[in-house]
Amino acid sequence: MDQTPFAADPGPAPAALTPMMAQFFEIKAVNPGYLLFYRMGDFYELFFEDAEIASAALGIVLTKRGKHLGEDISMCGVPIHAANDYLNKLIKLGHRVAICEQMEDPAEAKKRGSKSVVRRDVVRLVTPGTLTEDDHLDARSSNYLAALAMVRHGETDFALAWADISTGESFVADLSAEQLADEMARIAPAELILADATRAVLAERHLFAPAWAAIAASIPPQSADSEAVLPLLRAAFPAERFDPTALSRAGRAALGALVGYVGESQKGRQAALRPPVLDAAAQAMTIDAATRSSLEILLTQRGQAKGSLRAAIDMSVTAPGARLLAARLAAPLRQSRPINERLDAVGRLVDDGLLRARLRQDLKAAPDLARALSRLSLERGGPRDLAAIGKAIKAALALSRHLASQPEPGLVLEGLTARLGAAPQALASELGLALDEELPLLSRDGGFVRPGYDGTLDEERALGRETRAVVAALQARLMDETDVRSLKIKHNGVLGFFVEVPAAHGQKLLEEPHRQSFIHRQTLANAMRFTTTELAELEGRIAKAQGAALEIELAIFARLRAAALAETQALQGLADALAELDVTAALAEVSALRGYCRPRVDDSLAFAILGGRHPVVELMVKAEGQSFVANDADLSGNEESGGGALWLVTGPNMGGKSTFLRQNALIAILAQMGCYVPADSAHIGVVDRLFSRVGASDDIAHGRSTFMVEMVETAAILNRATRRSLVVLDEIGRGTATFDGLSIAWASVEALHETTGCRALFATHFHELTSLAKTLARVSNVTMKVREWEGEVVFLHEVGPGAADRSYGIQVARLAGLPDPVIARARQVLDVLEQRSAGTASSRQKASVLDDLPLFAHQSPPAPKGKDPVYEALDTLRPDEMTPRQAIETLYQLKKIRDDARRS
Ligand SMILES: Nc1ncnc2c1ncn2[C@@H]1O[C@H](COP(=O)(O)OP(=O)(O)OP(=O)(O)O)[C@@H](O)[C@H]1O
Repeated sequence: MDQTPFAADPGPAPAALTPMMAQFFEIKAVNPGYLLFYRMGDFYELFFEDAEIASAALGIVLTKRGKHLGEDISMCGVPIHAANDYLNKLIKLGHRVAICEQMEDPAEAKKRGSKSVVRRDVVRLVTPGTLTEDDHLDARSSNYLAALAMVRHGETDFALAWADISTGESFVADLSAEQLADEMARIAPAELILADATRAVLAERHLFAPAWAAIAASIPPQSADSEAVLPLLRAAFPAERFDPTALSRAGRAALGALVGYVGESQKGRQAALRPPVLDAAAQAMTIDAATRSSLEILLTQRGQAKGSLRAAIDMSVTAPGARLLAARLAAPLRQSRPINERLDAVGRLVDDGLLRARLRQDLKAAPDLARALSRLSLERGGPRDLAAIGKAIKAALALSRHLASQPEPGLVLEGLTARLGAAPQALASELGLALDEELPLLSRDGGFVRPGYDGTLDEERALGRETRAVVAALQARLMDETDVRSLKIKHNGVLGFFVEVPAAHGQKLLEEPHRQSFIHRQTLANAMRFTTTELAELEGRIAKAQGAALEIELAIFARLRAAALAETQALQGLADALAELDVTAALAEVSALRGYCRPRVDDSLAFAILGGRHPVVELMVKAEGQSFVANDADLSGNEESGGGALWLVTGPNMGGKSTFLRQNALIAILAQMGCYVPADSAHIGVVDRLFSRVGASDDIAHGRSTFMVEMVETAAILNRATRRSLVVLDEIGRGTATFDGLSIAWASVEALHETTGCRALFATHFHELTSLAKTLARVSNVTMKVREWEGEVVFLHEVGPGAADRSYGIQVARLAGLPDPVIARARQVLDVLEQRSAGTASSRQKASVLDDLPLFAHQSPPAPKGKDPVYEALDTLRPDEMTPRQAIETLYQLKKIRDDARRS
């Protein structure tokens, strides 16, 4: 191992660079923006600013080594065996790392001269979007790299290409400026690459979302040139399966940039990317970023999985199933036919619990085929990945056989049966024969080929075993010859095989006649060690046998790997089929367990839900031992009447308005992704775009006030919603002065009703809005019912016709623990305000109550009126003098005094 790339004092001029330092700078210069993991023996070392960044991020010691231009050089290092963990941490923090390895043995370098440097090169760029190892990835989530390109004069403005190189899936879509934000929200890539010029145009047009800055990486403009990338695309995908010229120029540029970046990051290793799926966005319900966040589809608004819709319904049993389920949830369909086909398949498994249980059981045996295949194609896979492929094929064939014996499978299940049945059985058989039960992670560790699979390998292994017997025989012979009974033949890493005798017998072997054959190697405190020529020969034989065995195993591995990769296309198809079956069975499971119903999905403008429930809140309410109150919603309309209905939902705070609004949006998502829905019945005409807004949430970090955010979002809805859309607006207009807010809410309802004609739910505390039901034909008022009981408000969480006349805000504030004096004062103010709006308060009354605001003056809690008999009785008690019996009697008396006082 060479020591340091830097001389202790390199002197003032760059001419004083040591050869190694020159090498370091050279490599660093061609990998700008990456932390350079520079391999030195058993460590990756980082220097200069890289060292400072990494030591702070990883919490490891920053040291100094040598000087450069008179300054100390900062340095830190991570040991090779722990490098993966450190790498993982850096990537999670958004850093990008270039792995620079020693490309030759230091001894080789020495042969070129004592001053020559070990050749080094970057073998891999590790970035958040190009991960493939299991310990860097979340098994149940996709990890996308996205490339965004723009062609100013082309058919379209922008295109996005994205791929998960851990599975090989890839996609391209031409997008309008507004679709761009929606798609980015849906895909949620780990990394976004784009040229600086594209980024500048996006920023200028306010299209570069602030959240993208954290994941963006810049690429040179020629990497996203629609002409220059063509050869790259032709090389990446087989011509018979994909023609890159069929893409738009922007699409080509984006996909080319993506393929180029993946190639560069893997340094020539070929990622098994599948031909891209085109324009997935066109098939899916449009759900923008704000709606995704407000409905907490994959993550809650705090960014957690727990509490999201996904967490509530994901019952998949395999990781690929979980990834597909998330993808489907993020992109519900918008064509009734495929939706119904999916629902048929789910329904078949809802109805047949036995079949469902059996399939789910068999699916558990299917490993993550796509990720194993991807690792193998990137030369990062090991024997376990090969075994995973074999197991997945076997599981697929078993599933197919089982499904084939079922009557009336329906279109989707029938298709799956055929696809699973087409699994390459011969490959599985070969893998089964070749691979042993217990497998090492890496092929270079050897020992993974099953005995009996390869005759020559077995022979070499036998030779290895045989030599062990030879060692034992030799030991016995030497014991006899020397007459040292305690003589032993041992082995260690430094000496190899050696003879060890206790110190007391050592001298004997140093003398004639033994000194002829025993060569002294080491003297320890109580033992002496020797070698013999015979032992050295034996050593050579064993090493050769082991080396030969490993070589054979590696050749077998290479052959099996090639055989698996030759089936790439079939295996990728199989991985899809397994994931689809898992999702279908998982959705059936959740539907059956939770009493969901099959929705009727067609092309009408219906939206009629009977007994609807919120899939997530229902679980939480039940976990607390309470029952969830189901509610109906009917927003159905038709073209003749001008579109769908709009329900104005009023009711107290905490009454369940938001829950009701969101449950209907979530029911639409579940239905259109092909799942049963939490309701007694549901009839839904496909929704093309779904909008959900919850009023007032600050976006201070991005310089937009509460009200501004709300208005930008409302504008997006009014501009983008169509007659087919479903709009859910929760308290729009509350972030400004009452009258401004009311006027905006009013005008928005009118616009949704008159111009858009979409199906909509609009929750509001502006009770004035409810009068719109008189003038707008398709607007109805509903309210969350409450009951008042002994001055307290009880929420029934029940939706009924009519409008609320009050919000019970003060009662809710009391429940929340606002101090009593504040509550009392609020009641006073409310009374006057209500009388004023009803025109019944005199101006003197207003002045006396409102102008004399004692709210912030110090108020002590009201003293109890009169004397309290309980306190008086307590004053007379002497607990020290009481027996336990007297104490309990006194307690009863106290309680009686209090009850009497209440009654009087
Ligand atoms: N249908 C229901 N059945 C049972 N509990 C419910 C139901 N709907 C809501 N809840 C409970 O009431 C709580 C408050 O509901 P929600 O947030 O929907 O009220 P809200 O009317 O929107 O309140 P605010 O106006 O203050 O935003 C929920 O967290 C849930 O625990």
